[in-house]
Amino acid sequence: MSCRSDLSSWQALEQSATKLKQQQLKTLFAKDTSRFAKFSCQMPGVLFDYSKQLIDEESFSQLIALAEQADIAAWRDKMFSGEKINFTENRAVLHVALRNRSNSAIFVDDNDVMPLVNRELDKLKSFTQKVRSGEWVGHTGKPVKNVVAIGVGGSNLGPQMVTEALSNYADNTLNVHYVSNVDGVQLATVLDGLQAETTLFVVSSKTFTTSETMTNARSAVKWFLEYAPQDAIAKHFVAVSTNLEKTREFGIADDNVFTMWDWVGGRFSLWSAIGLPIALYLGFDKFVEVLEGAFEVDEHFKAASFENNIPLIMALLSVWNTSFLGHTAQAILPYDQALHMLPAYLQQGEMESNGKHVTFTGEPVPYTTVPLIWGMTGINGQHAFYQYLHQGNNIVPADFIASVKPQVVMDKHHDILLSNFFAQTEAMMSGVDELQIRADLTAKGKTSTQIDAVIAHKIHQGNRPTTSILLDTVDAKAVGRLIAMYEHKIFCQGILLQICSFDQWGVELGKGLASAIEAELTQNDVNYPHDSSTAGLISYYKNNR
Ligand SMILES: O=P(O)(O)OC[C@H]1O[C@H](O)[C@H](O)[C@@H](O)[C@@H]1O
Repeated sequence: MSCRSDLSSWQALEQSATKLKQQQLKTLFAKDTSRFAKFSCQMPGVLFDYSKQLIDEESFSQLIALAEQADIAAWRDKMFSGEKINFTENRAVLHVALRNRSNSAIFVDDNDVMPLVNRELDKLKSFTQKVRSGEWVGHTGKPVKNVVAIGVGGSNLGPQMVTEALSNYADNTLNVHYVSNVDGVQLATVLDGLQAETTLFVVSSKTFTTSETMTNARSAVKWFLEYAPQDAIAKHFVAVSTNLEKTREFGIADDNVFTMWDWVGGRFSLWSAIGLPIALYLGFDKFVEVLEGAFEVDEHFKAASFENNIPLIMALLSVWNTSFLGHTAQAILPYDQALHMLPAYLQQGEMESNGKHVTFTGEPVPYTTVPLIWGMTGINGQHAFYQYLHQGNNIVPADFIASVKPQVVMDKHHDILLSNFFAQTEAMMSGVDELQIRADLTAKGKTSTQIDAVIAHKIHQGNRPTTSILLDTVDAKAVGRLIAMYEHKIFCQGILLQICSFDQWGVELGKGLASAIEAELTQNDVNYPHDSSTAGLISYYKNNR
């Protein structure tokens, strides 16, 4: 298989990158008043503006050519039709089936998966309604008040990010608490103040073998049994998993297990029963709205021309910035507080998917794959690390995300929020040069000696590429749309970079070592050979704990 960098579009892009690195975005805007119109597109509920990315019409058409030469359309069809594109695990990649609101058939190994999906959605609906209505009662006959959702990685980040994003729409019928870290303080803090008789535990784990989740779940059972008899477990513990054998072993009744399938990747699983905490907290209808928003983007992704295909353009811009312009980080900067967990969620989505170093066929990848994803809510970032974004000598392309209509109207708060949102991308694009600063400081009465002393420190180079994503508002559909946009971006990026986005073999080594060291820390007669540093750390811990 030829390497991407052998493609004519790739080589043309390398030349364009050399040329555009000499260009100033400010000049490109000055020369072309229709730049925004050219490099922005919309879909219902979303304005996607990438005109502050360091591209021009030539490089953009070369990026589109790269998508064509990488056969994105064929790969997209493979994914939507259930082909096993997660080839290192020989699995289909069908998170899209979980929100396939058209209900059209989708086959894996000649079996239509939609009846399975709908059966599980029905189970989720009836369970959610029973719990929220108080029909489902605990072992003392009282309705559930608190849900403790235990899970990590893809079995935690998605549901927690969505419940946080939509908490303003919750009616407080139930409280939901998330436990992902195996540091006991997190579970202890959550359990503190809870009543066993009104608490429901949702243990979410695709494999049901993840040590941290199983440890937390066992400790939750131990806590629960201090207040309730063994046979009460069935009223207070449910699970979400593909692994019925393990859930049985753990002691959860089959009826209390919500299924998912191996064709759902953990980091793409919030649309499955892994989303149960979302449905319990917000109601099943709100969960369905999240699915509907994502479905809209699936339809857009399948139908829109490449030039107007938002997820594809997001992927092309990331490859452009990383593999051609050499920027190795990307910031995710949501301005709506509700989206504060989006950077953490996308760190798993993007970096666990495309943080790879070999091609489809196992050859070393001769170009940088995905950037380091990081971020924080915009306003907080402005007063923390934006200095780095504006004047650091490492350029960090950034996604700015905000909404037009706030979740809560409070005087001028939203206008002030958006004024910062607009100002920051303008500042990053235009910067401020010596002439402007000199004129400004002179106007403020500064002497040229005073100006000379600070001028170099005040110059902003600008030319910092940004994308602005404006959502109508942050509601259930919008959250579904936004996540699906990034999911399809991640998919396209993998194809463009010729890497398998749907496995995560790299996480296994650390897990294996951890379970061996756990034995060393918990059993006296177990010792494994280690380098002097690891051995030193372990013995220091053992001697001081
Ligand atoms: O859902 P689980 O099987 O418990 O896995 C939870 C998480 O752990 C793994 O280590 C992977 O890194 C993630 O992709 C996964 O989401």
